[in-house]
Amino acid sequence: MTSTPKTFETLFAELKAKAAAREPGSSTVARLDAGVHEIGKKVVEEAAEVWMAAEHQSRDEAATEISQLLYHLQVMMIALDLSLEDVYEHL
Ligand SMILES: N=c1c2ncn([C@@H]3O[C@H](COP(=O)(O)OP(=O)(O)OP(=O)(O)O)[C@@H](O)[C@H]3O)c2ncn1[C@@H]1O[C@H](COP(=O)(O)O)[C@@H](O)[C@H]1O
Repeated sequence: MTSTPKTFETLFAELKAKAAAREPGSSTVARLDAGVHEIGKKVVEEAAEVWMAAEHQSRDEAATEISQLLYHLQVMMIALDLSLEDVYEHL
C-alpha cells in the first residue's frame, strides 16, 4: 500500500490534530509546551541551516533543511493559533 505524499496542508492538519489531542510521545506537543521562545530559536536555527545547505551542500540536503524549516514554521503557527488562511492572505 502506498501512502499519500505529505503536503504543507496535510502536515499542518496532522500537527493541529496531534496538538488538540495532546498525543503522547509527539515531539510537536513537546515543542508547543516549550513555548514560543524555544520554537522561535528552532525557526532561526533551521533558517540558518537552509542558508548553509544552499551555499555548501547538495540540492537534496537543502531540500531536507527547507522541509525542517517549514515544519518549525507550522509549529509556530499553531503556537500562535494562526490558521493557514491567516498566513495565505498575506501571500
Ligand atoms: N516533519 C517533521 C519534522 N521536521 C523536522 N522535525 C524536527 O526538527 C528536528 C530538526 O533536526 P535538527 O537537525 O535540528 O535536530 P536536533 O538538533 O536534534 O533538534 P532538536 O530535536 O534537538 O530540536 C528533527 O530532529 C525533528 O525533531 C520534525 N518533526 C516532526 N515532523 C513531522 O511532524 C509530524 C508529527 O510528528 P510528532 O509530533 O513527533 O508525532 C510527523 O509527520 C513528522 O514526520
